[in-house]
Amino acid sequence: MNKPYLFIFTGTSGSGRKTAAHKALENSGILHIPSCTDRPPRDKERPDQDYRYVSKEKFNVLNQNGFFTETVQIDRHRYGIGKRYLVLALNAGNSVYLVLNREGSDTIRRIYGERAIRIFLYVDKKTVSERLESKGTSYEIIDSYLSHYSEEVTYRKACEHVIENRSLASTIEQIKKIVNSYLTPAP
Ligand SMILES: Nc1nc2c(ncn2[C@@H]2O[C@H](COP(=O)(O)OP(=O)(O)O)[C@@H](O)[C@H]2O)c(=O)[nH]1
Ligand SMILES: Nc1ncnc2c1ncn2[C@@H]1O[C@H](COP(=O)(O)OP(=O)(O)O)[C@@H](O)[C@H]1O
Repeated sequence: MNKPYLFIFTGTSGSGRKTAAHKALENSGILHIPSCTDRPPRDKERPDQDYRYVSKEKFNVLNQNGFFTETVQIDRHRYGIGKRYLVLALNAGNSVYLVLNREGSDTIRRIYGERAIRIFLYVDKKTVSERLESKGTSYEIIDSYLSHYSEEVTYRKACEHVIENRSLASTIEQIKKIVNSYLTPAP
């Protein structure tokens, strides 16, 4: 039997990690482990789909109680992966996927070694702005994404796989191929 894997979607913010990962892996049996965050939900975000939203007070209490495998602060907000969700899924033999920035990806790779597969998605800055503007995303959020672009984009060199997300259909196909290459036993 294959050991469970942790597929980590990382890369530049706004590159399409959540969209592509969910579409590629829906009905795959690979479980999404959503992060907890103390930031409020944005327009069109569905609770418990991309994030579990908690108050700042609750996040602090959970953190003090050792609830998280790892946490990160980005701008004014905190994010973390609940240890319990991850361990339960892995112990049941399920592979999982996570969407993390570079610090979180490094931490998970350090803990899980070669079971943690980092898939790095990117598009150029202009494309990020154009896509988000066309969806009506606020300038504040677009600016925040672009301000982290340079520090995130260099992380691609550390990752096991790199995809430029031009066409969503092609990105989804590439993700499926990568994931299957780990899950399908060699003949
Ligand atoms: N280390 C770490 N990073 C996270 C976690 N959850 C989300 N992130 C990353 O933190 C950043 C959050 O940015 P934000 O603008 O709030 O959300 P986005 O719309 O999902 O990109 C993104 O790069 C996420 O991939 C987590 O639990 N741990
Ligand atoms: N290949 C693509 N072509 C056009 N738009 C895309 C593509 N991939 C993702 N998007 C759009 O880009 C925006 C950002 O995607 P999202 O998945 O939220 O990025 P991330 O999780 O990396 O921050 C979304 O509005 C999404 O629909």
